[in-house]
Amino acid sequence: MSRLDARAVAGGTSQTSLIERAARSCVRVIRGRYTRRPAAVLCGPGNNGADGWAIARLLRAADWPVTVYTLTPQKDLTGAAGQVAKGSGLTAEPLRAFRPEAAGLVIDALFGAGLSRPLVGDARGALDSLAEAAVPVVAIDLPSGVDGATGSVLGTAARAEVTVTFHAPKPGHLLSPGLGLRGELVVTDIGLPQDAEPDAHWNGPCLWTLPVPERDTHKYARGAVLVFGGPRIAGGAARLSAHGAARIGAGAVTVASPEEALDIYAAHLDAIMVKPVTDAASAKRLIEASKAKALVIGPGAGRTDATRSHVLAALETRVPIVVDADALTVFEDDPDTLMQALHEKAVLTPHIGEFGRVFPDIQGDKLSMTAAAAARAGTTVLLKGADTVISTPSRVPVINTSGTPWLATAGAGDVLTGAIAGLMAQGLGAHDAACAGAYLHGLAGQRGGRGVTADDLPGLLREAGRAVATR
Ligand SMILES: NC(=O)C1=CN([C@@H]2O[C@H](COP(=O)(O)OP(=O)(O)OC[C@H]3O[C@@H](n4cnc5c(N)ncnc54)[C@H](OP(=O)(O)O)[C@@H]3O)[C@@H](O)[C@H]2O)[C@H](O)CC1
Ligand SMILES: [K+]
Repeated sequence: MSRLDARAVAGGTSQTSLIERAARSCVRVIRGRYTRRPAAVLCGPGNNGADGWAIARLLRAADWPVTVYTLTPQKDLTGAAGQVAKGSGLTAEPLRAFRPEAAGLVIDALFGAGLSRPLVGDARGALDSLAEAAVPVVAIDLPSGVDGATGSVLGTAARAEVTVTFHAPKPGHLLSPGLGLRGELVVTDIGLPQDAEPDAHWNGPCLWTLPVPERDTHKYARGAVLVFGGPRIAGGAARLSAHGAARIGAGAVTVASPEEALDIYAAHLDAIMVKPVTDAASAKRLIEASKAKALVIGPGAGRTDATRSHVLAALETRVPIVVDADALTVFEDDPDTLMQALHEKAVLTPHIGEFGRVFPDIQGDKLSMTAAAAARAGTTVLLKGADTVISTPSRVPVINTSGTPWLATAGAGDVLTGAIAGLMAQGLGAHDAACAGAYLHGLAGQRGGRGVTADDLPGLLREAGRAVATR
């Protein structure tokens, strides 16, 4: 029994009434989406299976043709599953007799939160055949086989059209591959206690507030960002970051350019200022002169000694900073130096390859990996992907799924880096800026859709911000 169920039961709600409420919610969703048709309900030995039995009873009462397939022989069922099966008045077939093509709808209630090991035998056979079939699947709590804590698949799992879960999403609904297997996610309230801290938050505007400028503001008070640019040949990445920062609302954005690339940056930028930088001392002077409230370093920076010394100089100033791409990779041979230099106003934005370079020994599922990295770095770590995870020491981790596969395009990450810095410059803390930046960036990608490029994203980011902000 899950922690939440146990507390609800201890608080006086019986397990069977929780199951009844869960089943009623599921049936409401099923009947709202599917016309009456032959339904196969696959039931496991635990409370997920008990939900399945209760759903089967309710569908039968609504005149649906229903067949229950049970993994454990019906006479051997114990606990809530045994009790609900008995009260249902239904007789089940063995799971091995299940043929997906005979059903118009399959209700997957084999395993939910209690899955503890890879699927084998009849359960595996049933789900493998279901995964191959064209019949729609409604998963109860989770597609069976998906680990609710990590989103990984233990053995096998069949893709659902809809997953109905209770109380709140689980990490397994938000992290790949679970994210791709659960279909539409419907979260229903079955009266479980509201006060328990979740394992992760699902990113969205209720977690943060976008900054709004004061009436009598000026461009520096709106937030100044300094973006460290790379050599002539690789300037696009820093420019994309700069536009990302500006379009999310920073009032003044400057690119710090090597002397040899000044003309190229100047020729490509209008609203963004360009200033020269030579060594670490000049980097510090420029941070002060540009009145920067947030810094960006890494996109297109080059894997050079100059990048490394600019990162360390920038971190010494303790101005909020986003450290990305080459600025992470230059510490591949010596990640400890980066870890010691970092402070709590930094956000690291690695993709999985960069993550492996600075945290080579941290492995496991994405949620634990990101948490371990944040603990070591002592600051916010945002691990990119279809399921971006944001972790900050002592904060509930956040999973962002607002993106789209169309965002897997060159330069998109550079815009995200700039967006996070732009939000920090406007006063958001590292964690909130990373969350809001990731959410708006994903929304911008969705609005762009097919064929969106990184050049489109800053403009779309502005639209996404306008859609979310109250002012
Ligand atoms: N608050 C809520 O969210 C509510 C959830 N409900 C539903 O309850 C399930 C969780 O129920 P639980 O009994 O804890 O777990 P499961 O039903 O998922 O599975 C546990 C049983 O399955 C066995 N098991 C686990 N893995 C395997 C495997 N690979 N192969 C075979 N058998 C497996 C496990 O056996 P053990 O030997 O590990 O003990 C258990 O017998 C939740 O998902 C919701 O659907 C409530 O209905 C309402 C409140
Ligand atoms: K299930």
